[in-house]
Order: sequence, then C-alpha cells, then structure tokens
Amino acid sequence: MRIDVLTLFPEIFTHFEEWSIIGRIIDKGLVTIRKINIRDFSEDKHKRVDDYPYGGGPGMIMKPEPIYSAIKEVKSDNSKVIYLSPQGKVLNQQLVNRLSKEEHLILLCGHYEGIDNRIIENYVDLEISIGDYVLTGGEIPAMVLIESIIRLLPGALGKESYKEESHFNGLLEYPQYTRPRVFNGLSVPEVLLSGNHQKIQEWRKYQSLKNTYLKRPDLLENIQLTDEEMKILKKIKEEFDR
Ligand SMILES: NC[C@H]1CCC[C@@H](CNc2ccc(C(N)=O)cn2)C1
Repeated sequence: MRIDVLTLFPEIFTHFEEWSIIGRIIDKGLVTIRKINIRDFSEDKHKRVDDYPYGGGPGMIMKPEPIYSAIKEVKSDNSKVIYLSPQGKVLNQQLVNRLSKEEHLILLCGHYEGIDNRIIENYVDLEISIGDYVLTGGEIPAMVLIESIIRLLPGALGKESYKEESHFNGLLEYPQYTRPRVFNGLSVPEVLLSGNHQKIQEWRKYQSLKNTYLKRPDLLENIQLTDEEMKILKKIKEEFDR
C-alpha cells in the first residue's frame, strides 16, 4: 500500500514514521508513506498557500491551485483522495477495514479556517472525520487513520498479533490482567488462573457482552449476536436492569 500525505507541516510526520509499530510495518515494506509539502506546489513568488475568504469572515482559506497541483502530481488511476475534516464520515473499524484494501491513499490535511470548496467538491473522493471535535489541522486525524489502517495489513502485526476481540469484532474487549497475582491487595479473577480454557473463554465472552451493554449499548444494535451470545446478554440485562 502507498500513502501520500499532502500537508503544510510534513515535519510532524517524521517521528510518526519511526515510531513503534508504524516504523516496523514500514520496515517490513508493507506500506510506503510519503509526505508531500503543499507549499512546494505554490506557483506564486511568495509561495502563498492561503488567502482571505471571499465574502469576508475570520481566518484564511487554503488556495485551490497548490492543492490541485499536489494531487495531480501523486494521483494515479487506483488512488483514493481522502480529506480529513469534521464534516467527514465518522471513522469506524468497518471503514478502516475497507480502506485497508486500497492500493493508494492520498490524505489531504487542511489547515486554517478551511480549504477552497472547489477542491472538496471536485477532487476529493471521501471526507473522513475521526470524531465530532475540531482540531487545528488534519495532520493528527491523518495519523489516526494511517495507524488504524496499516496495522491491518497482512503481516503487519507479528508476535504482538491481536486477538479477534481486540480486532474489534464489534464487542468491547474483556478485562485484561497480568502479574502480579495480587496488586495492592487486589487479586486477579480466579477463573483466569484456572487453566480451564473453556471457562476462560466463556468468562471473556460474558465480560465483553457486559462491557458493551453497560458502556456502549449502541454498538449492540449493529452486531449480529449468536444464540449463545443472546442468551448471555439476556442474563446480563436481568442482572443489571434491576
Ligand atoms: N475549521 C474546520 C476545518 C478547516 C480545515 C482544516 C480542518 C482541520 N481540522 C480538523 C480536521 C479533522 C477533524 C476530525 N474530527 O477528523 C478535526 N479537525 C478544520
């Protein structure tokens, strides 16, 4: 997979590319990430990339030409141009899974008050939001998007491979514990020390359903539960809906 990030602040991505899992996935050659400085595509002698908004109003707007030239430079037939913005489709694992199958992603990071709408309307394939809040630039949302996607690439997660649950099968994860057995007088649930894998699996499924029902019941609307899971959920509702 190829990812090109169009940004005015390429330096923010330097450590990101070397950091932890991202660096390892890049070193494995599973993805190449390029930082394209939009300012390099500004034609005017002052290298302007922004200008005052038509119709007045606060702040500056990113000019369309430099962005268009940058997109044209990197775009090919199999490219998807993604603009990170609060107006985008809110990112979830389903969308991440879908994007992880793409060959070439071009991530456009906006800044200031916005980018000229003619870019969004005519050259952006997909607007994505990482959540309902506003940031100064699209760079951090771009990093969130990149990490969520590339960790799914085949071979990305080696020994630290994820379990199905943490891979977000739609339910929230069960509680996790490690040594010591007793910490500040708090001990680990006995079942996890029993070595009884059937019981451990049942306990974990119960905990996932309980966590999801108590913390994010909305997620349960979009999941097809098995008969077994429905039975467990019914028990949980009786227990907690007193
Ligand atoms: N002023 C609105 C808009 C103008 C153009 C630049 C964006 C960058 N900021 C972002 C980008 C994305 C998100 C998100 N939730 O994914 C939040 N913030 C902000």
